[in-house]
Parts: sequence; C-alpha cells; structure tokens
Amino acid sequence: MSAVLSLPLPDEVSRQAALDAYAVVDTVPEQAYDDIVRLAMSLCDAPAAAISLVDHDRQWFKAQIGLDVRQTPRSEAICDRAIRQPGHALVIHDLEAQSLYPRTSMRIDGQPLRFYAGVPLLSPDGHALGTVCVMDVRPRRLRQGQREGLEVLARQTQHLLELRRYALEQRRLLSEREALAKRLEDARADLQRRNDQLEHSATHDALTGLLNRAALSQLRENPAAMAKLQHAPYTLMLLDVDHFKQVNDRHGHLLGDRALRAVADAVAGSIRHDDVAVRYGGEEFLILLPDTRLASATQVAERIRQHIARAALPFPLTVSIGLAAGEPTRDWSERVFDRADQALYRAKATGRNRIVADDTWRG
Ligand SMILES: Nc1nc2c(ncn2[C@@H]2O[C@H](COP(=O)(O)OP(=O)(O)OP(=O)(O)O)[C@@H](O)[C@H]2O)c(=O)[nH]1
Repeated sequence: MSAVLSLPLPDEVSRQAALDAYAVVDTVPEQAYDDIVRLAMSLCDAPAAAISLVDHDRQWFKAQIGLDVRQTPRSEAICDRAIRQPGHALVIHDLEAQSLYPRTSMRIDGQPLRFYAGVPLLSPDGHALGTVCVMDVRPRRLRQGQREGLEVLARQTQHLLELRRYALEQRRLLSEREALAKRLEDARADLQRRNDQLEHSATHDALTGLLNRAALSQLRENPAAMAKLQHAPYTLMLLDVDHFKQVNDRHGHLLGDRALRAVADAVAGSIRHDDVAVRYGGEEFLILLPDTRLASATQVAERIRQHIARAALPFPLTVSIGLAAGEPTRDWSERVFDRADQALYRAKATGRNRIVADDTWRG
C-alpha cells in the first residue's frame, strides 16, 4: 500500500462527523440502496458494485453485489483514495499496473480485483462520505455514458442519504417537542397542585382541616352556595368547647390541640356533604346546615355532642351548642348568627354540655 494513502484527510474529523450525522453505518440492508447497486452493475456491465461508506478505520458497504465481504479495513479501501478527490470519479483501468493504490483482499468469485470506478458521495457541505463504485476482475475502461450514469446514481444515493438525515432530524425534533410538551404539562400540573395547596391552606384551618373564617366570607359571595340557603329553611349552629382554657392549663396545649381535632372529627363525621363546617375561632365552630329545619339540626347537634363526650381523650370533654333557624330567601348573615350566638350563650349560662335552640323563628 502506498504511503500517500495512509495519510489522514486534513478535514477527517469533520468528514467523520458529517457521516455520523446520517447514522447509516451498520444499519440493515434497504431495497432503495440495493436497487442503486443493481443499476450500477447493469449500467457498467460489471460483476460487482457497492455503496461504500468510509467510516473511521474501515469501509462499510450499505449495499453490495458480487463482493465476498460487507466491510474491509480502510487501509485496503480504494474508495478511501476516491474520496480524496471529491469532485471527480476515480477510474483505475488496471489495478495491477498501478502501485499507487492499495492491494485489497476483496475478491469477486474468488478472483482479485483489476478494475475500479467510484464516484464520491458528498454531503451538502462537501464532505466525501464514501462512493458508489463498480469493480471488475479484468482490466477495462468505462464509456462516457457509463461514467455519467454512475454519477447520476451517486447523486440519487446522496438524495437517499439526505432523506434519511431529514427523517432522523424530524424524529429528533418531534421527540424534543414531546419532551418539552411533557415538561410543560408537568410544570402546569405542579403549578396547579401548588395553587390547589395554596387555595386549600388559604381556606382551611391547618389544625383541624375544617374550613376557616376566610372561607366563610367567600361562601357568602358564592351564588351557588347562597342559593342553597335561599330555597329552603336552613339552620346555623355555633359550637363552643366548654372550659377549654382549663383543658390547656391542666393538660397542656398539645393535648388541647388534640381535643380540638377530636371536636372537628366529631363535627365532620356527623354532617352531610352539603353542610358547611368552619373553625370559627379558637375553640368555636360554626356549622351551616342548608335545607335543614331546626328539629333535624337539633338531632345533628345532639349526635355531635355525644361523639365528643365519647372522644378518646385522657380527660372528659364537653361542648355547648346554640342553634338558630334561617328563613329562606333572606340573607343568612348577622341576624341568624346573633340568634345562634344568644342560644349558645344560654347553653353556657345554663350549665354547659347542652344544646339550646333559638325559638324566635321556626323553620
Ligand atoms: N390548644 C389550643 N388552645 C386554643 C386554640 N385556640 C384557642 N385556644 C384556647 O382556647 C381557650 C378559650 O378559652 P375561653 O374563651 O376563656 O373559654 P373556655 O375556657 O372554653 O370557657 P367557656 O367557653 O366559657 O366554657 C383559650 O385558653 C385559648 O388559648 C388552639 O388552637 N389550640
């Protein structure tokens, strides 16, 4: 082999990068490339033809007919010589008469190669990737028409390679877009989760999980919630833990907190889905029961009182409850609240651990 041929190409790094961009080396055979090789063979009346790609230290055939191998070391590749003059076809009439070209171990039907003609395959930026080539076991020439035909086939191969690269690029862009869309969706879901958490913590009491006072104000501006109060009698319930200051003083704030959670659980476990339970103050709870008359609400209150009396706490806990009925079509607010508050006051004043219903209006 000639010393000239072993010299690396000056732009070998970018040439190899250009080839790598097609991701074609070591792929399975494809009909379109096989067809080109078949045409080259028939056009040039040659016993062997190939689409050769010069990859690192080997040449690899994307398609070949008539040869006994699928790749060879680059040091044996005449195609490596062809890509050094990318603008022209390389035609060697008799390899045995030319000591400049590498000796190849490739055989056609067991016979050594004597004739070679290869047209370089170029990337759009002019890098020679390999060749479309024909080979023969006898010295010979290529007619002008055959050479031109081989050049046409090289251009067709370049189109095929470009299509492949375009498809790869589209696939890459698509998966990038999908990954981006997924990231956006994850970020949106995360934002939604945080918003929900924020909204939840803005409207819920952290200790008991019930609605807080701010949520109650919002409720009064919510037409759907207010509508529920306007078409049927409703009841407002105010609940206050008895002697809660003593609970804290005697048992500490931690147990005090536990007692408040037990009250909240008893309330939440005794009301319907449509009812609204609010931690209104420290140990005060407000329960709004739409479409509920005073008699039924009193039963609910009694249920709550009994649940609390049975709560699993290391000390007895009782509550006082005041109830007031609200007239449909009127605003539920202050008047009903005042009546419930007065009923609660009476429950406290008459010994606590009891339920008092306001009787100035009966739904
Ligand atoms: N542990 C705990 N205590 C609270 C919380 N919020 C309010 N309190 C306490 O609840 C107590 C309420 O006491 P008071 O208003 O005097 O009423 P009370 O002792 O329950 O007496 P009556 O209502 O008259 O039966 C106060 O000691 C507050 O510090 C809380 O979140 N956790």
